[in-house]
Amino acid sequence: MNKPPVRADKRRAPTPAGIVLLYALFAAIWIWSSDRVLGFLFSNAADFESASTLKGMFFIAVTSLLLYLLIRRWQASLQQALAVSTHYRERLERVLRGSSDGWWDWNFESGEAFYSPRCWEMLGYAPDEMPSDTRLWHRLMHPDDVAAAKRGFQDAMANATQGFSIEVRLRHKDGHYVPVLSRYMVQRNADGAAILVSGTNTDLTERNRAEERLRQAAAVFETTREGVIVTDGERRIAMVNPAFTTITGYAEDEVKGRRPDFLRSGRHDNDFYRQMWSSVGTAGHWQGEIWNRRKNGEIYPQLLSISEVRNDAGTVTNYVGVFADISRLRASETQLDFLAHHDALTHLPNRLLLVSHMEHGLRAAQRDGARVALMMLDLDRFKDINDSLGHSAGDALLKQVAGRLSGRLRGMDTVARLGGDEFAILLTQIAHPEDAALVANDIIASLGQPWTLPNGVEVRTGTSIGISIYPDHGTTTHDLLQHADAALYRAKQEGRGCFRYFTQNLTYAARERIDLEARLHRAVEQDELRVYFQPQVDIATGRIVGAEALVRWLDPKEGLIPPSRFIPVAESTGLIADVGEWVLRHTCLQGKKWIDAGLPPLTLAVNISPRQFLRSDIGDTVARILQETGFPPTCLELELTESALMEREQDVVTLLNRLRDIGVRLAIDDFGTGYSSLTYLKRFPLDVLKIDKGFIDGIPHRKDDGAIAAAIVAMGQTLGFKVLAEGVEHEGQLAFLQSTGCNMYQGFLRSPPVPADTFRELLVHAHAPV
Ligand SMILES: Nc1nc2c(ncn2[C@@H]2O[C@@H]3COP(=O)(O)O[C@H]4[C@@H](O)[C@H](n5cnc6c(=O)[nH]c(N)nc65)O[C@@H]4COP(=O)(O)O[C@H]3[C@H]2O)c(=O)[nH]1
Repeated sequence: MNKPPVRADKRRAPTPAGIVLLYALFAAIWIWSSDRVLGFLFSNAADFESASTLKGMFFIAVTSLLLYLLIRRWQASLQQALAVSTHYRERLERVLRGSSDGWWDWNFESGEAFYSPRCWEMLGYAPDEMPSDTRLWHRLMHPDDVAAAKRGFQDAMANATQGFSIEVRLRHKDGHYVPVLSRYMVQRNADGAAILVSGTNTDLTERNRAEERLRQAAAVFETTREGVIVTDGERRIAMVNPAFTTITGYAEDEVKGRRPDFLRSGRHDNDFYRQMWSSVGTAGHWQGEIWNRRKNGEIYPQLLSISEVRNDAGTVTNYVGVFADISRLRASETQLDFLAHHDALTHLPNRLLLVSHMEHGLRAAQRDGARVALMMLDLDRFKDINDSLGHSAGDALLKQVAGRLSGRLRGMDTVARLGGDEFAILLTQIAHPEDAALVANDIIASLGQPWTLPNGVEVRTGTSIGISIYPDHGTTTHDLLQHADAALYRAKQEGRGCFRYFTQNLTYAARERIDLEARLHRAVEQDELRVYFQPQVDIATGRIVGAEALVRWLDPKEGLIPPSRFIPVAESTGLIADVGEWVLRHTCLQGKKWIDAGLPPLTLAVNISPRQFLRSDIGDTVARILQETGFPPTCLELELTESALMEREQDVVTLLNRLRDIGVRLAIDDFGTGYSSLTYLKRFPLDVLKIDKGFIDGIPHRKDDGAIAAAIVAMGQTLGFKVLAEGVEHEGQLAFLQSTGCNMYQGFLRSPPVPADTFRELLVHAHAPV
């Protein structure tokens, strides 16, 4: 910074009047006193004259020297004052230039006006382009600002104010208006009259722009739907916007000064946050989805971006977090996803989702060796209902149909609406192709029931169903859909209200099965079942020592139906429990009758199906029936299959022990066809081994069968079991069995299964050994 020039001589400079007075005084004294001295010294006139001339010359020399000194001193002080003034003027100019303000003054006495170059520069003019004219401003000023500017100026002039400032718009050279802050002061003379006005002009363009930007930023901050958190460099919340409060439920006062950690949901681990802040630290920002918690405890997803703010020195001064609550977005995405995969009316899966479920189901079935059924159905007379009652009635009906269909199925199955009145049902993991027919029949019955529409009108419709089975009718979704559709077409052609498989054979088989099931229910209720008895003969004595009870079904229309036809149906439908109990009760009743009639004591063997054995409480059932009928437990033998015993080994041991405790005998049926392991023979408390008919058939021609039968006999006896051979038809077989030491046999050689009365006769005739 330049220092102002220091004044060397601080004494006051003499005034011109002082100098003149000093000079006059000196000259008067000199003339008066020198003339007297010369008169005293020289009496001679010539000498006096010469001395006077010299004295005059001396006076001129002294006064000239004096004048010189005075002028030099005056000149020095003038230069000093000029230097000081120049210094201050330059300093002022520098300040004004630095402040980018222009300055000006108007001198009322001289009528001159001065404008600094900056005054013109801010309006786009070169300094010499404009005249120095005090009236120029009115021409450049925006017309709307002129009145206020005049008023302000007049006030200032009238001494209402010393200084004055006003914002006006001045026209730029290119035509636009520049906002300018004009500040000025009025200088007055001793009489108070204004002699000079000087002031500065500040270009407000940048300031206005910055203010505008701030205003806009503040408006965005206040009104944006995104939540904004501003923290200091220590991540303590400095301010939040209203949207933050709306989204989180926290008011600004509640969060100020806190770290935003309290908003965490607990869904992310510490690693997540570490990575997030490390990204902010390295890249300056982070953006991603994050789960946070509202004040009410609700966890919600937000899209968050965090940026750091650094000062000029590079220090982080703030972090700004901007987030959007995307829970609605997520919900709409879910909704969109739902709509893309579901039918809007019934909310059932659409074709797309059905196909996806099918693909999944087929893969699982392939892995597990199971079957999958695809059923397609449409409503009979739906078009009539729609046309006559209107679309809203049709829609209401479709919704109800969807409800009934869904209600009938297991959670793992899929009901889909393919469009119009067309629905599809996917049954996964079915055991038999015919199982689909049972469901189809139920659906036909269910959809055949009357429907009550919202307007109270009752309508009836029915359905036809086409069925295709994986892998029987196709292994791809495309084939199965096409084949189910073809089957549906045939079902409709063949009379509606029915189902059809893609192949005719399956349709027949399924229909028969369903028919059989319905009739079997009735058969149990209406006593159409019969128990036949097949004698079991002691090989050593030839005496009948027991009988196997075998169920028969005496159908009023079809006559006698063998168990091989209806036992599998009873097993797959669960009806076997009723059938089994019925056979057990009638066998015990019959046995008790024979005992009461004085016939020799017999062991009556009853078949227990694996399902009956494992599902119902067989121990209680047996005990109850023995109690009810009075048949001695020791005379009852239960025939179990190998497969039933192998299913749940530990439960089976408990169950067999319970039966043993009751006192009944236990036989293993069809021995040799299954696992036939020594281990389980030792573990299970059994009494009798029944050699499967398959081994007896080959005797005596097939050596292997004979050897197996002989081995079973030997093994059974070693373990302390009685051994009985099934299906003995020839003497040769009997002789062979006799040679092995087999204990008993049953078979057509002695008698087929016969009704109770016939068996009684057999017993009576066989009183004596044959
Ligand atoms: N070819 C030939 N066959 C002979 C001979 N001796 C006996 N059979 C037949 O062999 C089957 C023996 O019954 P199973 O092995 O227990 O096999 C039975 C049994 O598994 C099942 N069953 C029969 N009645 C019942 C019952 O009340 N409950 C259960 N759960 N299953 C039963 O049905 C199967 C078939 O029974 P059925 O048709 O009565 O057939 C009976 C019987 O008629 C013979 O010398 N030659």
